[in-house]
Amino acid sequence: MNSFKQAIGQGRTQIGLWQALASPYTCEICAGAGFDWLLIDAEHAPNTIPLVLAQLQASSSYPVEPVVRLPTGDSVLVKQYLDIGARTLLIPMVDSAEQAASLVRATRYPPDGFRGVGSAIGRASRWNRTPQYLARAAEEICLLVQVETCQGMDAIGEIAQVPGVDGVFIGPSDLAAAMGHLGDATHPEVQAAIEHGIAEVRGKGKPVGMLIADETLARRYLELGASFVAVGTDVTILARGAEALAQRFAGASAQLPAGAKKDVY
Ligand SMILES: O=C(O)C(=O)C[C@H](O)[C@@H](O)CO
Repeated sequence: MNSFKQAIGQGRTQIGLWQALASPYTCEICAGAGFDWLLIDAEHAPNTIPLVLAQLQASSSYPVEPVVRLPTGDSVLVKQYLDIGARTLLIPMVDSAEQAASLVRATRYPPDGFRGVGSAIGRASRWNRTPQYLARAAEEICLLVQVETCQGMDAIGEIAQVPGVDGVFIGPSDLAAAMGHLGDATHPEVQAAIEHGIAEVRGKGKPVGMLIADETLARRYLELGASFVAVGTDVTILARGAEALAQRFAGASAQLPAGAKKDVY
């Protein structure tokens, strides 16, 4: 059973951590940290399908759901990532209900979709050791679509209503850029759009998710009804933690460049 899919479907909060170090070693460290889900990022992190496979394997014995973000909403990539055993997918840059519906079909075997059948050689079925894998695959798969453009936000209600879309993730960084506030996801116009998007998706009865490192904003979104919220990234924890330690022991040379902004994403 996909307990993450069940939890967000029941409105239960799931707290996550972004994985962008592209390392099975650090993924396993984070898998035991106590998060409900880990986002393995194949869009912005230097991840390949074999590396994502290694991270799925490294985290598989821990009580955490690996959510794999694909580089793009390509049906061939959907097939490949599902076949290596990713069962919760996040697809970026979804702008319309039609696009979302096509992605649903890409995750389904015929007659409900067009996912190619390779279960005999795929980890997803544990090489056909999983009883009834083909018949039950769809109920285990959790499809999350990412809305992060002005066009997508205009259609977010229709996107949320698409049968088979299990959740909508709002991307603050790309939405800010699309709205003309590149690098400033905390801009009031961006915040208003995010809060409107949360209300729209919740109004359709679907779960909504986010990545935000600012604790105040993260708690605000949870209060507004967001249920799957990532509250940090492995890269930022490492980068800022290493810088802070260096500054505690080094001289002025360890000073951050002027204007270094607080990470918000
Ligand atoms: O638009 C966003 O925000 C996201 O999709 C999250 C970012 O891509 C993530 O890489 C942090 O910057």
